[in-house]
Amino acid sequence: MITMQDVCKTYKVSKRDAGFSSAFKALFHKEYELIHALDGVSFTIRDGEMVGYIGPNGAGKSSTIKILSGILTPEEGTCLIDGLTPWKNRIEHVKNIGVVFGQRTQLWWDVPVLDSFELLKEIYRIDAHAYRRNLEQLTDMLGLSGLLQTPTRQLSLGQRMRCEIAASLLHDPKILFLDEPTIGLDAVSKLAVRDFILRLNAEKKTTVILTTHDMQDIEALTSRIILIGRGHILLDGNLTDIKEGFASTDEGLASFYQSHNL
Ligand SMILES: Nc1ncnc2c1ncn2[C@@H]1O[C@H](COP(=O)(O)OP(=O)(O)OP(=O)(O)O)[C@@H](O)[C@H]1O
Repeated sequence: MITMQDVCKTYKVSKRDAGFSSAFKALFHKEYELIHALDGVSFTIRDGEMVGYIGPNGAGKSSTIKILSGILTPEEGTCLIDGLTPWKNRIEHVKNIGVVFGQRTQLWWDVPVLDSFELLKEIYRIDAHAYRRNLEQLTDMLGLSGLLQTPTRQLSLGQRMRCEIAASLLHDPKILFLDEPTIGLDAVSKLAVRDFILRLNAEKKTTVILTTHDMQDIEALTSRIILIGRGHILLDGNLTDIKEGFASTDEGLASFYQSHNL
């Protein structure tokens, strides 16, 4: 079970105008601006649920995922995932979660994918039997057999994404956070990733929290959406709440964003 209660996250960023004189002034007098990325965020996600966490650019989705995965510490609020606070119980917590950031890689760039997997085996202290079983299953489900000996930098985006997903699941986590996992993928690769996520959730009952701007991802994968805008949860419900009365989910979503000045 995942519960977030009144979580606030503020970034402090230095502020200066463009130009040489502003850069010079900033050496002596720094001005800061506060960005309230999350402003009282609360939700609950049950074991085995699949949830789409959506919102416009800059809404606070990645900040939420980073807090849930223990990378960021909020200033206020509580978050419990299976009884653990992610940023306080990091070592125990990371055993329970897998994280995929579509725009970043957790694989070592210059070495074959399998070498990265072996390193992750050591980092997560996965026992040899479980590692072999998981590697076989993931290789089969994600079609990785021809890719394991290839250095990451030689993979196409779609091939790399399948390897990233496998890397995040080698230690058999109960929860998977996916931050834009289909970004930049072609239609075939998108379908492969979606099919895999559906199978994982159905067969292993893995809890999945998915952020994406691709409404087809959401339509294919989940009916529950949590919608965030300017750091506030604006809707926790069903995709049909957004789509109703519109020709497409994208149109419904655009209208929702406009009506909330997002
Ligand atoms: N490290 C940081 N330092 C300063 N500001 C940040 C930082 N990370 C995020 N922000 C700001 O916090 C707000 C929320 O950003 P966040 O990345 O969580 O949004 P998002 O919903 O994931 O956006 P996107 O869909 O564009 O990826 C934005 O205004 C962003 O500029």
